[in-house]
Amino acid sequence: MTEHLLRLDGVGVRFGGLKAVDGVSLAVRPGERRAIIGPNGAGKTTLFNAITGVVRATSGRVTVEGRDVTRAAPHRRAAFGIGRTFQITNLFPTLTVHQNMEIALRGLSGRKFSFFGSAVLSDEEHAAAERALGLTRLSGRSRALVRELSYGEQRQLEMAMALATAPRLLLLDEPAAGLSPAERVIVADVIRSLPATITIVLIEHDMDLVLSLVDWVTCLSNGRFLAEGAPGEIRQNRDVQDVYLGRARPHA
Ligand SMILES: Nc1ncnc2c1ncn2[C@@H]1O[C@H](COP(=O)(O)OP(=O)(O)OP(=O)(O)O)[C@@H](O)[C@H]1O
Repeated sequence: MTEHLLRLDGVGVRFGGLKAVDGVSLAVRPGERRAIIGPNGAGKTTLFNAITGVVRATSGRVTVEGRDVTRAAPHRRAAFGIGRTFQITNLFPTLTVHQNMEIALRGLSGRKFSFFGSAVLSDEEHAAAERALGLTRLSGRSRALVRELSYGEQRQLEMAMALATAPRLLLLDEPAAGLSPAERVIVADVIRSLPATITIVLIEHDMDLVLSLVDWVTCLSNGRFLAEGAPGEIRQNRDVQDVYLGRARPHA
């Protein structure tokens, strides 16, 4: 068994002349809850994209359960057990919760789905959908249209869709962004109660939420690794405080 579920070694992503991610290394243990924080434009989402294959790392190596996935296509990485949610909701609003789960399980696009009408799930897939809806507290909402769900429930459904294929690594991009305080509590509870067999890496700006959810925090700034530590340590870290407040400290 590999010691790390996810390992990044010197990962870089360039967009033309811009180094959006610049030589980032980190290692996440199985079952760990890890936050990636950093100010706007720090490279957090691009790092997620390099892990899931939405963009290719232009340097370095991405390893999941000891397997080098740096050049693998996104669907191959999903098959290797990587699931994710996006910062912007990625749901089909005119379809039901159940139909969205069918799309997630069958890897269909919304267009293909409407063409084929329905993707009739096997008993096993149906059970997987029900399990994922249960984990995200949406049991009983299968027949609801997505556009009738609250925004918080929509974020829960995104998590259910990412969980449907039983990922071992779950990447959550700002799961609580735009939620009311009450909705945040539910989403935080859902994340907290996910089984330890799922390793979670999340991007989140809300430090109070981060503090209550994760074991370890990695802070990026300008695409580079800035600091790493337990949530309490990161909160006290002067470099982290400085980049969040936009202060540049003179070097000693
Ligand atoms: N497809 C792209 N093409 C060109 N530049 C990009 C692309 N995607 C991201 N960038 C740039 O890369 C840098 C890092 O962006 P990224 O979205 O990864 O940061 P972030 O830390 O997730 O920010 P935020 O907290 O605002 O979501 C930014 O300067 C952004 O403008």
